[in-house]
Formats: sequence, C-alpha cells, structure tokens
Amino acid sequence: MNPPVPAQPLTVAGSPGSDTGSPARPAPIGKPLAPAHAASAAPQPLLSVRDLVVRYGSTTAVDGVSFDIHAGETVGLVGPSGCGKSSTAAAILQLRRPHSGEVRFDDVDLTALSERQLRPIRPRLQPVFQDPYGSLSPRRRIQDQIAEPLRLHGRWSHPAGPRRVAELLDMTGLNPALGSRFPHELSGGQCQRAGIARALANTPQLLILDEPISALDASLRAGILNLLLDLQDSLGLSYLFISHDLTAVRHLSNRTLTMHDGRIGG
Ligand SMILES: Nc1ncnc2c1ncn2[C@@H]1O[C@H](COP(=O)(O)OP(=O)(O)OP(=O)(O)O)[C@@H](O)[C@H]1O
Repeated sequence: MNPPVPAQPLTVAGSPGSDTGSPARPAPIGKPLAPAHAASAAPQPLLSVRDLVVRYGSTTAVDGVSFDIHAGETVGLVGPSGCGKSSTAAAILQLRRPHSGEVRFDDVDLTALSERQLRPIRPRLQPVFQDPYGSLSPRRRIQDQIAEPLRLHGRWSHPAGPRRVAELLDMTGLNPALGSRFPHELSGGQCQRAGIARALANTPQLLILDEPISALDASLRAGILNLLLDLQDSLGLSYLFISHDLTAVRHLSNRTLTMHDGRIGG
C-alpha cells in the first residue's frame, strides 16, 4: 500500500475561520505523537474490515465488505443513499453488531469482544455524525459535554481536566470562552467543531466521520474539512470519511471506496 498522500487545504468563497468564535483560527495544538499515532503508513493496518455483513431482519445492508485503513490514512466511502455506508460505520464502531465478518482494530477483532471488553478500546475509535445539534445534548454546556468522555474513562481531575477541555476547544478552532454556552447558542459549524473536540478528548487514533459536513452551509464546509486536515497533520489521525460530497471526499481522502447495494466495488 502506498503511503498517504498529504492533501492540500481547501479554499472556498467565504471565510472558513468566521464561524469559530475566535478572531482567527489558531494552529492546532498537537500533542507529541505517540508511535502508534505517527502519520506514516504502518506495515499492519490500523483497521482491517473483513467480509463484513450487516443485516436488519431480512435486509442485508452490508454484504461482504472488506477494506483496510492504515495509520495516518484517510479512506473515503461514497455511494448512493441506502447502499450501506452508515451501516458499515455502525458495525465498525460496534454500535450495531455485524451478522458476520471481522473488524480488526490494532489487530484485535472487535466483533469477538463483549461490551465490557470494548469499553477501554472505544475511546480509540470515535464517531463524528452528520447532525451537529443532534449529537450534542441541548441541556448541557459545551464544556461539560467535551469533559464527559474524560470523566467516563477516569481521566478527569483538577486542574488538568478543565485545561484539557480548553485545549480541545482551541484545537478545534473554538474560542474557549464558548465552552460555557449551550448548543443552541452556537452555530452549526461551531457545534460540529465541539462534536469533534469531544471525539478527540481521549486521544483517538481513528475517527469515523459519517457525513460530517452534510448538514452545514457550503461556506462552513471548507472550514471543517481544513480543520480535519490540520488535526490529522498534528495528531496523526486516521479517518473513514463518509460523504455524498465527491469533491470533499477526493480532497480529504488518500483512497476512495465506492459502495453499491452493500458491496464495495470500482
Ligand atoms: N435500523 C434499520 N432498520 C432496518 N433497516 C435499516 C436500518 N438502518 C438502515 N437500514 C437499511 O439498510 C440499508 C442501508 O442503509 P444505510 O443507512 O446503511 O445506507 P447509507 O448508504 O448510509 O444511506 P444514506 O447515504 O442515505 O445515509 C437501507 O436499505 C436501509 O433502509
């Protein structure tokens, strides 16, 4: 497999930084890269999906899908509505247990693990969903929602916890002062950035991005795409990027897979 090819920042009309609450989008603050996070092609894939089958009753949504994602790589997944992209994402995340097949993450088959065994692994592969408002609780302040995964995994303490939340807001181009707001007080782009901040809280290696820009205005999409590129550069993240926007997929992805009727081809 070829090493990931760095993608170029995307520019569109409008100011991508204007949705952030910050005067200018700061450079992401990257933590020193752990070897497992390094942005280079590893001999062994970070994620290896083999013969994945997802069924809903008699409907086969995913029909024998296989692909790999290496460390630091972005794999795009495109295809018509209903072809099985989100079902693939849900099965990788073990939010929907597959009917059969393997989902090997760092050489551990997640399909063979119980919920309890999955718990310490979940922070390492995180989803970012389409609806930025829907994926945040309307009743809780942004800073509390970003803190939640830290608390959940026993990584919350004072003063390191609040400092980490401020760092995550900053990393995602949000003014840390926005942390005290509720989701309805933020724009869609700002909410999506907060959702990404929350996904990053426990230093994941892989983000499953399921239509992360589809709900946003065109003028805000480039800002999120460029943020994802910046974060990948600084943190060595791998992405599965699901989108209907072919331009965005080509821009962000090292390779693109096309799905039809539950299968990958082309
Ligand atoms: N919870 C569910 N129960 C029953 N059928 C489902 C469920 N979720 C998805 N399906 C069906 O599985 C198939 C694949 O759906 P899926 O949402 O994975 O496709 P998709 O490619 O992500 O579509 P879209 O691009 O519209 O989000 C479709 O036929 C869909 O109707």
